[in-house]
Amino acid sequence: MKITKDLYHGSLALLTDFYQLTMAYAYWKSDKGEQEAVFNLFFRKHPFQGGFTLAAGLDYVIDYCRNFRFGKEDLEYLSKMKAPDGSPQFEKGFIDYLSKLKFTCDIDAVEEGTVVFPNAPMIRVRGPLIQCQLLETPLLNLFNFQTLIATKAARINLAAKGEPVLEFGLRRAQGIDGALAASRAAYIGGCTSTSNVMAGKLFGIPVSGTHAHSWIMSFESELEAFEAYADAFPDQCVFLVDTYDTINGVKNAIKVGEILRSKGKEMIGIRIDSGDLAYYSNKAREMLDEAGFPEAKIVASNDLDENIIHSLKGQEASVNVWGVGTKLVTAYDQPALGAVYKLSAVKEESGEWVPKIKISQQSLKINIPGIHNVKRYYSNGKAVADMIYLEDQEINPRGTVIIDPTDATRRKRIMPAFYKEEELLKPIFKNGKLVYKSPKIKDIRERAQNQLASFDKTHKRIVNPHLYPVGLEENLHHMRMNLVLKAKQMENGEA
Ligand SMILES: Nc1ncnc2c1ncn2[C@@H]1O[C@H](COP(=O)(O)OP(=O)(O)OP(=O)(O)O)[C@@H](O)[C@H]1O
Ligand SMILES: O=P(O)(O)OC[C@H]1O[C@H](OP(=O)(O)OP(=O)(O)O)[C@H](O)[C@@H]1O
Ligand SMILES: O=C(O)c1cccnc1
Ligand SMILES: [Mg+2]
Repeated sequence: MKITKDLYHGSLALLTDFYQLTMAYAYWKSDKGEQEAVFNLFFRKHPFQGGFTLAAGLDYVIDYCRNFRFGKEDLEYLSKMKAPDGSPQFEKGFIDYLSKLKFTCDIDAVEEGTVVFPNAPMIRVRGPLIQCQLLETPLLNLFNFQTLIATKAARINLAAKGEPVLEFGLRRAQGIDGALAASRAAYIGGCTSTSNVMAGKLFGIPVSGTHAHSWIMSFESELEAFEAYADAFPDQCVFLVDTYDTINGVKNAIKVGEILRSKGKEMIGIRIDSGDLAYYSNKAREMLDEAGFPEAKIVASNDLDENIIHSLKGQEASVNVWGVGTKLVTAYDQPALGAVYKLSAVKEESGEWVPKIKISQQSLKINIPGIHNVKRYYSNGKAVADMIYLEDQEINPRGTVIIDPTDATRRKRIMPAFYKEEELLKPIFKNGKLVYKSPKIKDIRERAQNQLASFDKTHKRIVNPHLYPVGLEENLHHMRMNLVLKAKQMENGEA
């Protein structure tokens, strides 16, 4: 997918916060722009009070980085920007510098469809300070939203226990890009199809749909409307039965189902879009079964989310297919994932990498210094723990301890020799060159399914999930603690 080209006709370089440009200018002025640095993109808390998060959006990030350049019109705009005193905001030398700027970073990232946890880097950027800094806002913009929606979709699909979930969100989505990105992420998270035809075209997602109340209302009677639809689409009939009276609507659907059958065709089923979905789906099931349509599917829609689907399952509703729009594509109960992008190391002139720490009053917000990788350990195919460790750290195969970065009293002993392991960060760019081949979207969706299957169901529970262990390898933990102590001593004037 060429998102930048197909959707934005060229350059996205100005899709950033102004302060990234002012910092870039100041780095340039102080000759720091080319100093190497490492930044990590991570979040601190799962969305939806859940126990897992599903990564998505990397393909957009790749596309952004491949097209990373300031176009002629971008540069013209920047050169005309004025400082408060009326002088040019940016010197000509800086505009020239931007005009020659080429993307040269290394990027390592988790693949789309990977299950991820708080504090572990999902994207690691290593490169000249100016470039790393300029990537902050777009990377967060691209990764936060799709990861949020893929996670919401995964939760909804888990609640539906393998039954198809059709994504119907376009009409309520956050504008054009919000809708397209949401349809893509919803498919990665497990939805079967989208109603958004443009998402189908752009991303190769299956497209599907039924019909609206207006179709029924445009006829004299519901029966006529069903008949006309059956004439047009004899193999694709899902009759919307609740326009006037749901029970009567099911009767009419059965009548037209019989007409179709007399012509050698089968109706696919019915859709119920209002009222008590447990009561009406069970009633409809009885009626369809009695009339000889045990295979007819019952689609339910109307402001559904994972909680209502879970509740309807608990009530033994006879729903086979779920249509979910608004609450999925807007991530209704949590409209943003709070992923952040933080500096964790810089390279000194001597060539030595120096880990960087930011102290916060909230210990939750103290970052993890250094250059890290993340390993996931599996036992009998089940994920048992994730370990964040320093890139050049040897891991003792006979045993190490991982320590929760937010609570040092939570520790877990790991015996790497007994586990299978997976490096979660994969090389994406080396020196600005793409070294990763993006999988097809259906393979990303399959990866998500496999990843989710490798986690115990207690972590996937919708309410009060069990915490999955993610910790710092012990040497990294000690290095971090020492840096925190040193920084505190400096603060107190003790150093
Ligand atoms: N048995 C049920 N258990 C729990 N929630 C349900 C059940 N049946 C329906 N719901 C949900 O309750 C809400 C009902 O919303 P609302 O009252 O707006 O719908 P309605 O009046 O039935 O339909 P509409 O206003 O679209 O004609 C929806 O979110 C629906 O998904
Ligand atoms: O409820 P969602 O999860 O967003 O799913 C999409 C909804 O869009 C359609 O109706 P619309 O909401 O436009 O009108 P209605 O509620 O009056 O049927 C459809 O019938 C669904 O109810
Ligand atoms: O195809 C449908 O049934 C559909 C599409 C969009 C929104 N609501 C329903
Ligand atoms: Mg509605």
